[in-house]
Amino acid sequence: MAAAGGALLHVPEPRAAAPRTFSRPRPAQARQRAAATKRRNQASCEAPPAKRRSEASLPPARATDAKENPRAFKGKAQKAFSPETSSAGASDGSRERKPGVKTSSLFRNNPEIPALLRPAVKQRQESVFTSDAFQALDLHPHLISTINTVLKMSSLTSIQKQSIPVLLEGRDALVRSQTGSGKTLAYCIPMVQSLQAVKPKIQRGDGPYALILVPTRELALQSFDTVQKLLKPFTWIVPGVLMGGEKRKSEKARLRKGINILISTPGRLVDHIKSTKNMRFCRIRWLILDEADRLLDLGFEKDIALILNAVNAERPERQNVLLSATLTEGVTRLADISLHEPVRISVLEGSQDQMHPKSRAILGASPPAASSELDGFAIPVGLEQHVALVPSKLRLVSLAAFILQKCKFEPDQKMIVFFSSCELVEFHHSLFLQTLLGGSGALAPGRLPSASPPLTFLRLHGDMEQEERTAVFQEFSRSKAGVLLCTDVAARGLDLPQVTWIVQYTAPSSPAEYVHRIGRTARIGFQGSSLLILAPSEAEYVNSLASHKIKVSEMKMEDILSVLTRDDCFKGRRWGSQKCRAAGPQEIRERATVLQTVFEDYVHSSERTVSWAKKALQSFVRAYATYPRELKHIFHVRSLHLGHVAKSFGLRDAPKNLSASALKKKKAHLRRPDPRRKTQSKHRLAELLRSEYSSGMGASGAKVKRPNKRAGPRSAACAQRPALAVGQK
Ligand SMILES: Nc1ncnc2c1ncn2[C@@H]1O[C@H](COP(=O)(O)OP(=O)(O)OP(=O)(O)O)[C@@H](O)[C@H]1O
Repeated sequence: MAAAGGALLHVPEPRAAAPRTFSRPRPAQARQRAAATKRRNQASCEAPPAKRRSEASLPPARATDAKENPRAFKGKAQKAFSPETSSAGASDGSRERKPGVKTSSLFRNNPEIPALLRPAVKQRQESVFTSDAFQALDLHPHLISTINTVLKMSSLTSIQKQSIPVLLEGRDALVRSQTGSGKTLAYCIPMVQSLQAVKPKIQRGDGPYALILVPTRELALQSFDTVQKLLKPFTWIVPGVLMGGEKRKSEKARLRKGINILISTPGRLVDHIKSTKNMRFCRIRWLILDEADRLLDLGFEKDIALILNAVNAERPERQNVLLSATLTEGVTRLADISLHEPVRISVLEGSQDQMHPKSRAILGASPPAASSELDGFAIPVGLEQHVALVPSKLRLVSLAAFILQKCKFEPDQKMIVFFSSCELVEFHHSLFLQTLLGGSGALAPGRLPSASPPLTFLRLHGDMEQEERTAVFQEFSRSKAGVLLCTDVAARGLDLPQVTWIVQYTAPSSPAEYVHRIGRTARIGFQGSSLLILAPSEAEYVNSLASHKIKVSEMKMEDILSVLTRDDCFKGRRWGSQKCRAAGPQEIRERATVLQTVFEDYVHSSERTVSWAKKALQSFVRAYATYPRELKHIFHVRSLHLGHVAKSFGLRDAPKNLSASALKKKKAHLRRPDPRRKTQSKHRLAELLRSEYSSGMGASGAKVKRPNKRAGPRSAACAQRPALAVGQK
């Protein structure tokens, strides 16, 4: 640690002296800037420091160091950890403890962290609760007492107050309200109220009276649970779930016996429409599309079209409800096709939608959503959103430090961390179990503060067996604290109680996805917080969020890392004998290096673990290559410095030829859904419906080709999130 003694961390200059505001560059400007930055960087990289030179031998598609520099803020950025002032490699605990191991410094050659000047944003607000009691509604007294005693709810939420009377009148509705505002009961209560009143009484053998389509299995189970509770006094009505993962044979047997309220994922229902004789829709009175935008994102359009056709063929007269927390173009287009003279219900404050629903009834084909609705999202008032700019090399230690800070050093914290693929979830889950919980490659077995509660890690993604998925979902729902690492399989609709923190370790591919992910906290009027971790080159994403009325405040990486000074298990040798000293930036840096070294030592402990980390890195690069076109100027795979990114997988060097092979795969079948393709699919969906009717096709849908599993839009969406590819079918 020779040079460390004199190496002082460069303390950032006051922000006031800094840079210009974010202005979202138009693609052409961005390209010009990128080119200029590239030229400058090429010039400045001609004589890289010794370590950089070895990294520069990596494949050319991988960017130079400087490409990670923020293109929009060049020249104005502040330095967080300055390469010049940190003769740093020498200060790394890693080198000190493992003299033979060649490992680059965490704090050298990082891109500058731009100052984040956030544009003024006035977020949209919706009030969650009303003072109205359920008794005020015209409901069966047993239903009211079930809501009060079984569900333990007394007041209506705003969206329930608006929706339930409209749905009780028998109208179709397009319901939009923020995450965690009680949309499930907004349709379940009127549905149960109407079905319990059917005369003669519904019989099990009658088959489905209501069909609820949801995008994921977990959501299917959750909705089933709610329906089942509401049906307690009405035992003659039988609910059931079809969701894949279960043997078709046993599902067929249950269908044969009879299910009156059928909750299903679209893919599985289509399978049964095609292969199960007892699949009848002649009594359907309710068709509900929940989490409509997610249904579309996952490429379920054709499945939904087929289902609509099948139901229309047997029972065209029915009530249709479409629900979503975000009103995207896709949702309004699906509403056009599936709803009949719908009432649009929304509780945005200060918007026209606050009017009484009846006065807002839209007759005839509903027009596209007002642009204001498409531009902004309502975020729960109790949700505090943060963003941290973290250079690629420091991502892993920053994530680990943040998890420790919240879930180890603070009581009763429940956190969900989102990743872009199953491989990433698996990798981080195993790595954290092995290193942070005292596994074989552990940081310091048993040395994490013993007084604090045990840290628990769970994982959820679609490559898991359904049984395990369900068990994890239930365990995390019940637990008071812990960390759930997951893909977007958990982003929508899931109601996991008392989640206090949402961390987005990989940025979402759309603002709607962002809103749904953070919506797993601060539900139903509670408080919650979120953290989005971005690389310095991705800082402009904050502007992109602001343009959708999403406001984030900055959390400093140094503050995240400073938690490592709270426990001596991260102590480097240098500070060994010094007790109770104030934590300075140098100490923070050394402790972060100790933690990084633990990760690297574990990853490099065997060939198997190295290849496992490489696979995870490859999966990260692939997912990165699938950001939609409109975000490519922020998230472009060429902006990644693979040597630095590799470090965040505990790898000491970037694997050779990684970018080339990853991109090749991406070309084959890894594209994120492109909104422009969605616009085309609007016509596709409408055409599909029209053509099937005009061809006189019946409900069988025999002429409808199943989407090509390899190349169809659904597979594209699934490839982006392999979790769901396997999960849904
Ligand atoms: N009237 C109410 N009083 C108290 N709690 C309620 C009420 N209505 C719903 N809840 C609870 O609020 C939570 C969120 O409800 P729900 O999952 O239906 O929200 P949502 O609007 O569908 O959210 P998302 O858009 O994320 O799917 C659930 O735990 C539910 O039990």
